[in-house]
Order: sequence, then structure tokens, then C-alpha cells
Amino acid sequence: MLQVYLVRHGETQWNAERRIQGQSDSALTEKGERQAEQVAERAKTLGITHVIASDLGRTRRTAEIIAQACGVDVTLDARLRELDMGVLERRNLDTLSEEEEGWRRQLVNGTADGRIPDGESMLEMSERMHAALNACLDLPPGSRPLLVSHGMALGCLVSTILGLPAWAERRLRLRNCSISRVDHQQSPWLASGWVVEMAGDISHLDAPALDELQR
Ligand SMILES: O=C(O)[C@@H](CO)OP(=O)(O)O
Repeated sequence: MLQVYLVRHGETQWNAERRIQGQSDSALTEKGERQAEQVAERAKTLGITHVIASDLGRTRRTAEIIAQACGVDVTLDARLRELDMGVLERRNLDTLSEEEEGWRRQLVNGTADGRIPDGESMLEMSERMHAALNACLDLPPGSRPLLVSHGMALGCLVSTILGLPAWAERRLRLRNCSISRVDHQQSPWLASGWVVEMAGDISHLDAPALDELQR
């Protein structure tokens, strides 16, 4: 049975400032670097054979720290990027107008194919995230990959595996450097295909990780 670990990157400058990143980027904070080291310590015990990361800077940096601890290289996959949040990228969550806040809410309130102007829909993101996950099935037998991606991207992936709609991802709290795991099983009795073993575990972190939307 293939086990795939899913890690959200460490805290970034803009996470801490409540600024929307999407496919824009900001550097890990000191706390984010520490979180990455702590998740790397845990990853070292998991027999990870491949570290595959979104090509944005914050996931690359987190992945490098994990890969070094596990003694493997990082492979980049742009399909693991965060949702493209169009015209709202770089903006502070607290300064959005009512109309802009309405665009942002479309992503999580069930509006079919809702998207921020010039951005991507959750359905589109779900398709590319599933394609990246399914690519793990082509790795050599015995592989145990770890994917480094983003809050909404991973939330959408786990939600849709559970059978929830793509826009339900905010029902899952995936904090910075949390670990989730999905397994691929063939079973005549249980659901065949991907199943969720755990989601959003932060027991390896020594300080509460930020949830920039909840605070
Ligand atoms: O893009 C962002 O600002 C956030 C949204 O949750 O995602 P992440 O920090 O995980 O990239």
C-alpha cells in the first residue's frame, strides 16, 4: 500500500502579516524555519524516499530542509502550487473591500466554479492536485513520498478524497508544517483508491502553529 505524506510549508512573512500569497511568494519567518526543522526531524523517522514540492519559494525552502534530513533530493512539481488568487494576491486580509471579500468567500461557500478575478477555481486546483498525487503511483514499489504544498491546495486534496466538494477545504485546519497522510489501497471491502489516514497533525511542533485565517 502506497503511503503519501503531505506537509504544508513553514510560516512565512505574509502568513504572519495576514497577506494573501496564492502563487505570489514570501520568505519563511524564523518561526517557519524552526517549524521546517521540526517537521524534518519527524520525517526522518518515516522512511521517506522522495520529497516532491511545489515550485514556489516557501515550499522549496521547507522541502530542502526536510530532504536534507531524509538524505534525498527535492523534485519540483508546479501542480502542487497554491490556488491562484488573481487580483487579491499580495493584499492584506483585513483591508479587503466588501466586494473583494465577496470574491474571496466564493471560494469556500459553494459557489459553483467561483474564482477571484484573474484567479483559478477550486475545481481547477483540485484536478491538478489529484494529478500530482496520482503521479506518485508511478514511483518504484516501496517508495514513500512526501509532498510539500500549501494550505488551500492540500485542504482541497484531502477534502475531495473524503468525498467533500473542492470548495469545502476550509473545513480542515492545516496549519504551517502540519503533516497529513493519504494511503492508496485496493480493497474488496473498503473504499478502493485514496483514503485519509491523518490530517493536520502538528504534534511534532513545539509551539502552536499559526492559522492566519482563524486568529
Ligand atoms: O496563499 C496563502 O496566503 C495561504 C492561503 O491559505 O496559503 P499558504 O500560506 O499555505 O501558501
